Amino acid sequence: MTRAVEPAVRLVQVRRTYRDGGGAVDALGGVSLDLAPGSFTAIMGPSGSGKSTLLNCAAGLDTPTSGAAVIGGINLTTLSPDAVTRLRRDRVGFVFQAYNLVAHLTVAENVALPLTLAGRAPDDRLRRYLMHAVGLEGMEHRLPGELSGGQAQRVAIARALVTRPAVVFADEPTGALDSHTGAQVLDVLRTTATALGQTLVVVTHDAHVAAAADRVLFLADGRLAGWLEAPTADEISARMTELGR
Ligand SMILES: Nc1ncnc2c1ncn2[C@@H]1O[C@H](COP(=O)(O)OP(=O)(O)OP(=O)(O)O)[C@@H](O)[C@H]1O
Repeated sequence: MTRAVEPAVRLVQVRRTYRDGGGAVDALGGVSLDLAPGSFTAIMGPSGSGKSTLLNCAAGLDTPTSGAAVIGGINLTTLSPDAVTRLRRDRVGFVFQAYNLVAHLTVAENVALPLTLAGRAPDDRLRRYLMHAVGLEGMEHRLPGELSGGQAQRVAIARALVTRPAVVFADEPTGALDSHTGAQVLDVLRTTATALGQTLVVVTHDAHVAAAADRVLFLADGRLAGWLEAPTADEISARMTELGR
């Protein structure tokens, strides 16, 4: 008998409602999905369709109004806020559009920061591997202000992976970069996450970025509006046009 593999990320009927003056806005209107361990999923959809809200609920940065977000078999919605923070620290990595590096810390210190904050010993072998993998060897002592946008995002990627998280969430990781640099940065993220066996979830507006994924999920008006398996950029663009991006 084969045992079903536990999904790395599971959403069950996730709804997220925001108060809006007297009324309410359904940013997510009941989304269910399973993401397999080691998979790379891109999330696309028109502006305001709920992509960031979905990512934040899945990652424990936001709490669903109803439904469940499950990471590695653990239902975040049953945990205390402290326990969610610990689970996030131990199992989840983040990359944002704004790199969020600490300006007065060196590249090496920024990469090690999640371990320092968690009181965990630095893993020098992994740190050296990551600096090599993201192409920042020799820049360990620079400050963020001395880096290009692409280099800064590669520091943020190394920082997201240094705790060996099971799942890496990235919200528009290439949004602030020109398309050539963005493609390079995405390639670094994908290759490194694959080498470390991590599950990768990327929100993007860029069909070329999404075309690197195993599966592209489309959102419209806070609901899942379909998906494509290993699509080309042209197929993705055509679907986005149908959704009236
Ligand atoms: N803190 C908030 N308070 C009220 N409404 C919010 C809040 N955050 C998001 N929303 C609303 O929820 C909906 C979904 O927002 P979300 O940021 O998830 O969309 P998105 O698809 O990521 O958009 P974009 O592509 O423009 O970044 C939008 O209508 C947005 O205005």
